[in-house]
Amino acid sequence: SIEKVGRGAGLEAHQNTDEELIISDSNHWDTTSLGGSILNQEQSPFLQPPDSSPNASPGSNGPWTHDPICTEYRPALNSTLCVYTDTTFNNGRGISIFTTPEIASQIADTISSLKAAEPLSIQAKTHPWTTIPVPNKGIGVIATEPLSRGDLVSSFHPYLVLHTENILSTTDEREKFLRLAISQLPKSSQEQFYDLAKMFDDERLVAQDVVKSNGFNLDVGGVVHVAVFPEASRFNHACDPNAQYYLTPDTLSHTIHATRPIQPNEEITISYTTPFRSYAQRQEYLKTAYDFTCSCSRCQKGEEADEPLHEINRIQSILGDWIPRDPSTSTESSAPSVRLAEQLIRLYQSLGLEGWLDYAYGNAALMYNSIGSIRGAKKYAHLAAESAKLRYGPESGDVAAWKTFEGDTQGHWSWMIRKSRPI
Ligand SMILES: C[S@@+](CC[C@H](N)C(=O)[O-])C[C@H]1O[C@@H](n2cnc3c(N)ncnc32)[C@H](O)[C@@H]1O
Repeated sequence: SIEKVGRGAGLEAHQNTDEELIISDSNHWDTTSLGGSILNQEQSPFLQPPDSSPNASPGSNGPWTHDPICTEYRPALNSTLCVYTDTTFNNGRGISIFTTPEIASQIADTISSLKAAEPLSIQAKTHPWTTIPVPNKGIGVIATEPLSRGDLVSSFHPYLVLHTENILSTTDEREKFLRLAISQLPKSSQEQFYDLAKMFDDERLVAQDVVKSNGFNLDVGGVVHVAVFPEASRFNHACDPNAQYYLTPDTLSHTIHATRPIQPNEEITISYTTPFRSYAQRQEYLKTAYDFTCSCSRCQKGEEADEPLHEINRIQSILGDWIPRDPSTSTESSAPSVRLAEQLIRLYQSLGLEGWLDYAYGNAALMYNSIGSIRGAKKYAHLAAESAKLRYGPESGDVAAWKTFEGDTQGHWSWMIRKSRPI
């Protein structure tokens, strides 16, 4: 599954000189849990639906249109896990959850408030794209109108949210409960689900296969779940994507925005992995987790395109080094400077990493502030906030932090901190 870990590489991160230079992690649902099991486990018996009688009761309150059906009590989780379905959610598209009764009751509250709220701004029929077969990538998403940086591309609720437990047997129980969760959805959602991309040619595990190939990690109740958003599932990967996504647990939603201009008929892509990893690491990850070889424009250049990554790391470590040192030992290229900060922004742009610019803009904001340039600090803090919106969502802590900074750059610890140093 595809995950965005919004760990907030914002203002506070810059204060920590040990901060890792990789600033975005896109980890995916345990890549070995399914692949390994398919290869190693014995053929499972025919998958019977779970027995609904003994454990059907916890968490029956809520919007659910079916009685919850549960596993036995699992000591490792100190709970059972149950399937909950509301077929009326999201204009009748429905939603099924497989999680603990405790987390289900939180999701039930979210669902109830979402039903009372405005629908998400882009729903199935109004989006600026269409899906078509793309050479060597299966189906992909193609823009149908010109898009600018910041334009909303898609915003959808999932129809499946699953606890990422690793205690149920892959070939038996997990698949049964998953299939049950899907079977309780309206027919059109079921068909849409099974039509999504798969990686393994194994009928016995088809539900898990679809989830693994298409799921996005979603933190609910402090526990990582995997959610399937059928529209978001059709966006293919690029290491220099022209769109960026984030997940919002509070509204159970997945949102994508354009990060640079996109022309009609151009494919809209997102990144399934951290684009700051090397060519070899990205390829290995994508092959293992998604069973494809990436041939995006960055990957076509191979290891040659790793050089700018080293330069990004070098500049970020210089800009992130806040310990004053003797100016006489610094050279122009080893001292923090606004020139370096602006070079960093250009490097991100040259690699097609506009979706991660909040970090480069943030570095520039702090650099300008550190030499007492309020104008530069505000300019880049504003850009950092706008970029953080695309990466973490408008309600994220990073956006708030950059806005606070923009409002009072002199109140920030970085104000004038490098004034006595070469710029
Ligand atoms: C989430 S799905 C994306 C939509 C998918 N292409 C489809 O037909 O539904 C992930 C799968 O799409 C394919 N895919 C995604 N990005 C790709 C790329 N850059 N090159 C080749 N295949 C890609 C891989 O088969 C991958 O396992």
